[in-house]
Amino acid sequence: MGVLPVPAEVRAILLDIEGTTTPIAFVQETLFPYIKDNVKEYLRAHWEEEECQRDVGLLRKQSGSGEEELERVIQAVVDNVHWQMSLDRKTTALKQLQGHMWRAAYATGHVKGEIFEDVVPAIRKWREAGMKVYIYSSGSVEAQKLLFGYSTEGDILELFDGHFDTKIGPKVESESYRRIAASIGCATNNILFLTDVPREANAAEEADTHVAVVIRPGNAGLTDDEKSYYSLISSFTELFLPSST
Ligand SMILES: CSCCC(=O)C(=O)COP(=O)(O)O
Ligand SMILES: [Mg+2]
Repeated sequence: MGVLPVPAEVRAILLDIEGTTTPIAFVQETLFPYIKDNVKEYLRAHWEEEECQRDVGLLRKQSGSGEEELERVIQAVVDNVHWQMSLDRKTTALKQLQGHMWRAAYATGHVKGEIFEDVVPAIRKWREAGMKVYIYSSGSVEAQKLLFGYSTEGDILELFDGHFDTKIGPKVESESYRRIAASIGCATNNILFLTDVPREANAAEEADTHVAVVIRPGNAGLTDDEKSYYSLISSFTELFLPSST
């Protein structure tokens, strides 16, 4: 690790969140416990609302449950949410509900999105150099906007040109990266994807997207093969843009 030159054809940097811009510990020890501790109360309080019914409808369609009376339905949804979270499932249904639940936690100042300290200065530099910057996370677009809108660095949403979540496809499928490129209006090799997860890096690379694997405190370790195969960075400041001084 040290300096990683960004290929000249790269026009856009696509960022993962958990383990890349943000400590895994913040997601696992603050955001996820908030859902587990509050999901039952949240469903009771918001049950009649259209948004909540849409979220529940998505989760129930996925789990295949039928018609039951209210308390049992709520309990079934709560159990399903806990079960999915115990496996760190990245389903769109779970991520939509989580995003809606975190709204209150952020808006009341109960939670602030944590971001590694090198992230904001590096993105500002990339943007000055003409680079577009996008987010691609399993967390819903709404959850992404909350995290960066109510972050420890203030509202930094202006730093991003767009957001993608699992609605465009799973992060471990190469087709998702082709769809993102099409949506941005560039070729897949005009994008550099930064992630902590080798399976995601592999899928992006299969689509001819440039990748670097990010090593952050608390991230899962890499195998020796992964360490020697992928370009690695431990801070965004290690990226060297051709036009940087
Ligand atoms: C967007 S904040 C919530 C993070 C989350 O739910 C998640 O699954 C993180 O996944 P990522 O793709 O950013 O590693
Ligand atoms: Mg990640």
